[in-house]
Amino acid sequence: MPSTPPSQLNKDPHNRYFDLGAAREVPDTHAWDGQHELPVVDGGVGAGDDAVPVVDMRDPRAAEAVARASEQWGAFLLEGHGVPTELLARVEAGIAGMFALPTPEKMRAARHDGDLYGYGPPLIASYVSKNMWSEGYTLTPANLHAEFRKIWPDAGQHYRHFSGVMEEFLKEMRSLANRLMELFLVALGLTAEQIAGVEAEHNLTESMTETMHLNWYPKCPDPTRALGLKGHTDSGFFTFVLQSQVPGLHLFRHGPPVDRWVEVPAVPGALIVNIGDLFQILTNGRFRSVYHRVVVNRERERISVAYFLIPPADVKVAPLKEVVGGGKPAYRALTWSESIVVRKEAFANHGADLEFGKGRTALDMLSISSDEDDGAEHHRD
Ligand SMILES: C=C1C[C@]23C[C@@]1(O)CC[C@H]2[C@@]12CCC[C@@](C)(C(=O)O1)[C@H]2[C@@H]3C(=O)O
Ligand SMILES: O=C(O)CCC(=O)C(=O)O
Ligand SMILES: [Fe+2]
Repeated sequence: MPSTPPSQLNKDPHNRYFDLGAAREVPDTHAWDGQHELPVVDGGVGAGDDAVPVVDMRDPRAAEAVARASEQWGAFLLEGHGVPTELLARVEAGIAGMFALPTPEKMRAARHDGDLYGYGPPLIASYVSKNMWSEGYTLTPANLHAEFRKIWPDAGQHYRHFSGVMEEFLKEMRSLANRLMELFLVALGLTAEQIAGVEAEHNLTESMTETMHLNWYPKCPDPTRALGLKGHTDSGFFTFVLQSQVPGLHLFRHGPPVDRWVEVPAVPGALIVNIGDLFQILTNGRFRSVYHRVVVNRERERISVAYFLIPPADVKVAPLKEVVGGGKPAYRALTWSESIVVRKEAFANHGADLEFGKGRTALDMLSISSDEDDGAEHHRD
């Protein structure tokens, strides 16, 4: 193991690679004091107003359920999506096997400064002063094979099996993403003719790009001090999350009665859908991007897959005129690449370690009505 890791990897106070899986305590470099003060409530079916919305794509009224969930939560559990449960189980098993490899083997794919893809902590890790209790692997369909060859240079049986499973998964997920985009447009109230018009003008569905981020959250000796993934919104259009049988994903909800985190239940076979910042812009604020985080636990490691649908990096995204109607666009147009720069600024502005609602988010900074604003604090609900 190299003594000086690539700058993107988890480091201990001596700038050495910090092996989360072997840790006996949470060092100060990984301690998020003050981040565990809000109540955490169960989001299971019996939780009343806190029950995470469920959408079944086979339901003839699915579009209405999508609209409600996207407006009120910015997230929902998706069932009846058509991706075979047994494929999801193979994906999880393959990923768990990959993360269980010895560290030096995973380090062969380590992400270096400036890289978008590879093994290491997520992008936002570089905006905050503390380390998160997770490692991840960012990939695209285009670099899947090249990336996995770094981990398995012999291109042997493990490589072939895992690549095959992930390819099958990506194919299914792309088909699902296209179907969900259409459902979102129906949920916005667009007619078939308007949807055809939007697609002809913007080529939304076909041009979306895919990025996958595999997350590994090792067991943690003191979960109340650590965070698997700091609170954030996803930057793109929308994200599918496959969480293993271990819950850990929390969605932020403003009061009343109180600001709180809602724990997404682990529902076998279901996928979680999170709306991202650029979808909030595209829908002129009607569908909300959801602030979320991940906590870890003492007993079980957790893995998840986040599959991001993002517009081409250099294409401007603006509120759809079909949604704006006779009103005013609520957001300035910008590209995904520009949005990443704004997000970095937003993190820098509010000290990054603050809770949600205490500083200006990237979306606040892009909101047209806030252009002449004096920089006062904003609340999104
Ligand atoms: C396409 C992407 C979305 C992402 C940034 C990235 O380039 C690759 C990693 C993604 C991820 C995963 C964890 C949370 C997140 C906020 C991060 O830091 O890296 C997301 C990014 C995002 O949604 O912007
Ligand atoms: O692990 C999870 O459940 C969510 C991961 C996530 O939010 C992300 O990768 O953006
Ligand atoms: Fe996320």
